[in-house]
Amino acid sequence: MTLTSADPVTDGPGAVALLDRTRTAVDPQIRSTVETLPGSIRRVAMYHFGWEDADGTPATGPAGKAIRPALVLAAARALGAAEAQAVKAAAAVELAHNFTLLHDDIVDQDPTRRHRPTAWTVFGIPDALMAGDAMNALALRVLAEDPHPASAAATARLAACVIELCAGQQADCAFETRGPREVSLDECVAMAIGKTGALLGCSCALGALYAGAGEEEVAALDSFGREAGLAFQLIDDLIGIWGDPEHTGKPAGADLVARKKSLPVVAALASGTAAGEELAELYSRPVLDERGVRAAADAVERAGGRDWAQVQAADRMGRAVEHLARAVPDLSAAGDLLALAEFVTRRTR
Ligand SMILES: CC(C)=CCC/C(C)=C/COP(=O)(O)OP(=O)(O)O
Repeated sequence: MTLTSADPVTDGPGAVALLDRTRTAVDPQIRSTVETLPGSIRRVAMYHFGWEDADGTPATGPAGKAIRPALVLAAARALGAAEAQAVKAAAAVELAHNFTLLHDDIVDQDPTRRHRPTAWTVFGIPDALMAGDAMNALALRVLAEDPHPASAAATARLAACVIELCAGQQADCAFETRGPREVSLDECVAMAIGKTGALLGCSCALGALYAGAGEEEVAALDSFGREAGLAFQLIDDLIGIWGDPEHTGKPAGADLVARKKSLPVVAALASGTAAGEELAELYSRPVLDERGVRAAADAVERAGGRDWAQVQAADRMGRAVEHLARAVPDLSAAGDLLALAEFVTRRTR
């Protein structure tokens, strides 16, 4: 099954409203948990979430999109649970996600996140690192202390997911040390499933667990989230090359400047085209200036990397919907999940 923009359950505004509603439902839970952190770790976390400025004054900085907690709540609802039951699980996945962002910004030496200086540039690497570690522990504590009967299974699942995510992140970093031709497309897809798909899958699986679903339904929801997560990463990689800095809060062509072996780049390098050769040459240069970045983006496009990523994202979405239909045969009960999955392939930031 493929989704079209005419499909009433997949309209963008519907997903945006869902994400807003999710933040309203889940942010107080995240915030009250973060506020229990001690000293400077708390300050870093409050800053990272946009609730405080660097000097500790209250702020309303731009929040994250809240895709993962929205998936938890939507999966719980699709399988018949009351949303309120799954709020702690939703908070937990968002905490885990933000732990990875804090660390990822350090590893990538990214100067901006959500239109603000990254936490490590403000507070230094050690404090940002420790705040990330504490946030990971908080994520697991929120789940472990939840009196809901799914608590133990959900905690184990999130812990396994974080390990998978770390392995995906490690693979991504390892790719950076390899030559332009030394990363295969299959390896790159496997890395993206670990780095991004695992947590989206886990989010959906946690929603199912909190709804008291059986093993097969939980697995189907996990697969739905993983496929949607890969589509999400494909779009994220396109945004990393062609995203508008005003929307992304990151410099133009950020992933090319960093010589990232993202999915469209690796597809272009593996294309066997003259443009792929040009890209390999550009990626072998020690530094890419502004002209070099534009030439690299152009080469990815001419080598077919951009089209490939767009077609793949649509294909992964189709697979996602097939998995979802195994757990929720009447897809009209899963409108919110479909809207969110569609949203991640349409977003621009
Ligand atoms: C392990 C890591 C860092 C993987 C990167 C995955 C990814 C696409 C993160 C951005 O998520 P997002 O767009 O949902 O972020 P936000 O919460 O700011 O909306």
